[in-house]
Amino acid sequence: MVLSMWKNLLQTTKEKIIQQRRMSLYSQAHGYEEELIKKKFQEFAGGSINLSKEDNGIGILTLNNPKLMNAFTGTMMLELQERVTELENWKEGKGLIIYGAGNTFCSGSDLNVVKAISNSQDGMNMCMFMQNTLTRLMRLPLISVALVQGKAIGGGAELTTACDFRLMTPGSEIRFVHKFMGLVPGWGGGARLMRIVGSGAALQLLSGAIRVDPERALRLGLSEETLSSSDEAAALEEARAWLSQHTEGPASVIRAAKEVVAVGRELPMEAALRTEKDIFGTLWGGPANLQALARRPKHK
Ligand SMILES: CC[C@@H](C(=O)O)C(=O)SCCNC(=O)CCNC(=O)[C@H](O)C(C)(C)COP(=O)(O)OP(=O)(O)OC[C@H]1O[C@@H](n2cnc3c(N)ncnc32)[C@H](O)[C@@H]1OP(=O)(O)O
Repeated sequence: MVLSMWKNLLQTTKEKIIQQRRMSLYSQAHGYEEELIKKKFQEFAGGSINLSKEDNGIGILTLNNPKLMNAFTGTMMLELQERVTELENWKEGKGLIIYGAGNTFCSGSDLNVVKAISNSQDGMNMCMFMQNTLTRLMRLPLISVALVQGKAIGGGAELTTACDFRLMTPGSEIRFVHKFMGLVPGWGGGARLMRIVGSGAALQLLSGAIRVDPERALRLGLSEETLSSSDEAAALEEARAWLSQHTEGPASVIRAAKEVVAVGRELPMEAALRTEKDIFGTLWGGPANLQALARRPKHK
């Protein structure tokens, strides 16, 4: 009886946490017309977003439109949303690597789409669509890495900031070119960049559209590490090895670690502490915890 009540409570807590994670930023109440912009995106087809889920709990998300330096067409924006939903439902997942096909990361929105939706209504809907998707990506209970090879430009630079970490290959660059387009970031990249590098550095990168090479990115704390290889397959292997240092262990624990940090990043202190308590409650007395107690490990 007590055990079943405890299980129910645990289930309710887990569902509450999952629900909070999936909550979109924008709804109809904000004037957001999702179905309208999705229909529009269908008109601009090309490229794809591919996901493979490996047995080690690492997912590999590939931006695949190398002809246009992996620029996001309309259908790629739709596919990104679908892949994020798939990742939200992947209970065994622990980590995620995002990278671009053809040895370059992503050159932002497809300029043909940008031109076709340059009216205010479509622009705002596109902005809210991408902010919703990238916020859900950032909140996934997976430790995420953007593997930056070649160029991450405009929306591509913004996408890197929706990941927990960035790894760069020699010769690669991250560049917020928005000012040259008469814009500021619209996919949430400005707000996220500010939290990663601080307000002064973020303002310099946006107002100067500065080319951030791996050395500068390391100095700014925008990148964790410069990989040794610029070869596509070898760099992906390096990124896998880097990420697996952080994803080794039971999925429940790794996912909870990410969740604790994700809420700490976004919520005010008291709300973050309460959520941390809820997440802690899902692990305390659970299988990984009991097995560790039985082993009595020493952490020398
Ligand atoms: C809110 C919108 C904003 C956002 O979402 O935040 C944006 O992202 S707006 C888009 C910002 N991006 C750009 O403006 C990129 C423009 N392109 C370039 O600056 C350069 O192409 C490059 C990305 C620096 C690559 O240069 P390089 O290596 O010399 O290759 P090419 O220039 O020859 O590119 C190959 C091919 O790809 C086409 N391309 C590249 N990016 C885009 C793009 N974003 N949209 C459409 N097409 C793109 C490029 O035009 C070339 O095609 P061809 O001209 O037919 O050869």
